[in-house]
Formats: sequence, C-alpha cells, structure tokens
Amino acid sequence: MDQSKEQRILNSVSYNAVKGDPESVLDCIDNYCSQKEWAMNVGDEKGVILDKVVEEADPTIALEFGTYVGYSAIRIARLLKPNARLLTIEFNPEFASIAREIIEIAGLSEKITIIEGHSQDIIPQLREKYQVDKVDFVFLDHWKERYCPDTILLEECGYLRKGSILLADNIVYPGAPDFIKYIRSHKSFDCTNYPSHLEYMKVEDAMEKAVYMG
Ligand SMILES: O=C(NCCCCc1cc2ccncc2s1)c1cc(-c2ccc(F)cc2)cc(O)c1O
Ligand SMILES: [Mg+2]
Repeated sequence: MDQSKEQRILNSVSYNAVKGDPESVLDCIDNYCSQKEWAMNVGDEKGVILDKVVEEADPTIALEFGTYVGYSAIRIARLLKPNARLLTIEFNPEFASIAREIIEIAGLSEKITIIEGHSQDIIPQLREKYQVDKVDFVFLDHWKERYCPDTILLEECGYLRKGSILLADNIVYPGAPDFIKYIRSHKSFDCTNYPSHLEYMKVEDAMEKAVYMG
C-alpha cells in the first residue's frame, strides 16, 4: 500500500536527523515540507513566535491540541525546564504513532505525553487520568471550530489560572472567527495578535495570544 505523506516525513527525519537533537529534527521537517511536500506544521516562521510565547510562559504543565507529526510538540518540549511536561492531544491514530516515533528520534519522549482522542472527550479527563491541576500554557492547533468550545471547556473545568497563556495558530488562514470574536470580547482574556504567514507559503496568517486574567 502506498505510504502516506506523514510516513514520508518520518522516513526523512529517520534518515537525515541527528538522534537526540530536537533542532535537527525541526530543521529536517521544515526542509522536507518546504522543498518536497507541504504539510500543516506550524513551521519555522510562526515557530519563532511559538518559541517566544513558550519562553514567556515558562510552563510546568503545557497542553497542545493537534499533535499531527509532533513538530510543535518538539518545538515546545525542547524549551521546557527539567520537571515540566507537555500533554498533546491527537485524534488520528496514524498521526499519533508517527508523532511518537519522531518525538523519540528528537529524544523528547520523557517530556511529552501523546493522548489519543477528541479534545472535548479528553479535557474533562485531564485531572483524574493525567494528574493535571492547572495548565500554564495551551497551544491550539486542531480543528479551528473547536478552538472556542474547547477554551470554554478548559475554563469550565477549572484548568486555567491567573496568568495561564493560550496561543492559537491559523487565526487568518484557515481562520477561527468565532474564537477570535469570543476571546477578544471576554473580560478575563488579554489578547495580542501576531501577524505572520502560513507555514512554508507566502499566504498571510497570524497567531493570537490570550492571557487568562482569572
Ligand atoms: O486543519 C488544520 N489543523 C487541524 C487538523 C485537525 C487535527 C485535529 C486534532 C485534534 C485533536 C483533538 N481533537 C480533535 C482534533 S482535530 C490546519 C490546516 C492548515 C491548512 C492551511 C491551508 C490549506 F490550504 C490547508 C490546510 C494549516 C494549519 O496550520 C492547520 O493547523
Ligand atoms: Mg496550524
């Protein structure tokens, strides 16, 4: 059976990246996806914005929606302090297993937990099943129409604390208009927009940061 694009990305990482070196894994994926096959990684331009926000948050517990092949999970986890960890949620089992292998090559398996399932089912389980009390940083990069309901669910479940930082990808393209309308009009969120470009393309995109004020 013909290999998937995601399997071809794993092959390229497995062949070209330096084992245990997250930067080389990120470079390999960016090179493959800009030169061979486009894929929906946050990429190297928006990735710098992600890096800066993660460094600002300096999270102990980080959460990601939309693992895909693990590119942003590696970007986030490589910046985490020793006992900090990232929980990343993916609903597609093939993507989850490819991400697991790529994260292993990057040497970050100890810091990253991949949870397979739908965000709305997993969020209520984070406290009991994953010992999560508060979430310090959240990266939203899954179905764009889930950004808003899942943000509301995180708040309702009590995972957000004063200073929790949310960062959302694809605010312009594909876009998340209901999320932007909600978050910018919500009194408890302090929002900042970061104009950028769609990964590996000259198309306009942006990220939105929202700090929970409690
Ligand atoms: O859909 C995107 N990303 C989400 C994929 C959905 C994966 C999910 C994960 C998960 C986990 C838990 N619960 C539910 C879900 S659903 C996405 C798409 C584009 C794009 C841009 C231009 C194009 F022409 C075509 C695609 C660019 C991006 O950066 C993206 O992030
Ligand atoms: Mg994205």
